Amino acid sequence: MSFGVRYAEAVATRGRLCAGIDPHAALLTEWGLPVSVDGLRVFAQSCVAGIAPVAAVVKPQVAFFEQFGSAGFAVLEETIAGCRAAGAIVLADAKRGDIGSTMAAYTTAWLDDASRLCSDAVTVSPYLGFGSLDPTVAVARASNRGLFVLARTSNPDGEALQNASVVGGGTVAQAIVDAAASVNAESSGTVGVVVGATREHGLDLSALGGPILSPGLGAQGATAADLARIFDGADVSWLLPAASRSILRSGPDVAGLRAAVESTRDEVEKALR
Ligand SMILES: O=c1ccn([C@@H]2O[C@H](COP(=O)(O)O)[C@@H](O)[C@H]2O)c(=O)[nH]1
Repeated sequence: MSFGVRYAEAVATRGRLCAGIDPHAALLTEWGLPVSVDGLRVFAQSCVAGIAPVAAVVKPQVAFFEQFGSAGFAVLEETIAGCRAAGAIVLADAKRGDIGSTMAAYTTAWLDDASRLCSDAVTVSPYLGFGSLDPTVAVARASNRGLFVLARTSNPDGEALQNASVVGGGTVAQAIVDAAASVNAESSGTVGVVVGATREHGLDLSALGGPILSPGLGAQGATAADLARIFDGADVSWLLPAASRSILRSGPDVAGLRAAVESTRDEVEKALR
């Protein structure tokens, strides 16, 4: 079953929401946990118990595990396995990007069954050229996994680069969306794009044929109503709004985390109806 089909089944069953696992030091402290690998492990276990059984997609932010070195990566491996066992699609937010030969190694780390970090999809950066992502596209296609390419990010700093013009016309962000659409024309849903919910994106997403990860909901200020406005006219069946801190602030209680996922998802679904 292709990634697009797996994705469609997951959101049809659980609703459109990507819940992030972002163990910020401030959140560990709010949860009464030490800012250490032990604290990280307890935090992640609560997320696996409270979030992974209800969210269609769970997105561990790799940076918050990586900052603890190999011990942090071990916790990430356990977290990925736990989320997948709970039936969630796991999107590793690693934002990898390099020349093609190095991308092949990153792809092995994040999308190959032999790796303990293997996830259902990974975020990647296209700023070494969309073609540098070819090894990731090839493995994703062959293994029914996915990649999400940064196009128009939620942070204000992205504007100057992503809205710059490319040779031949159009913006950098639109060129990335168009390149993703070309891949999806042959394998529907393999390549998603990242388009923030925090501002107008100015993109034509009509030919994309893949998921649109839209971070910025909650802590970065975007609301469900903003999503409906910003993506008015787009095929919102592919829209995957994402929130991390606004959900995680309902922890450490597992039932509280679950309720936060459900209420955020219901709000999003209502606004996009
Ligand atoms: O454009 C982007 C791309 C990725 N992110 C990531 O999403 C979460 C957002 O967390 P919140 O707590 O909901 O703000 C975080 O992991 C970012 O690295 C993004 O925000 N914007």
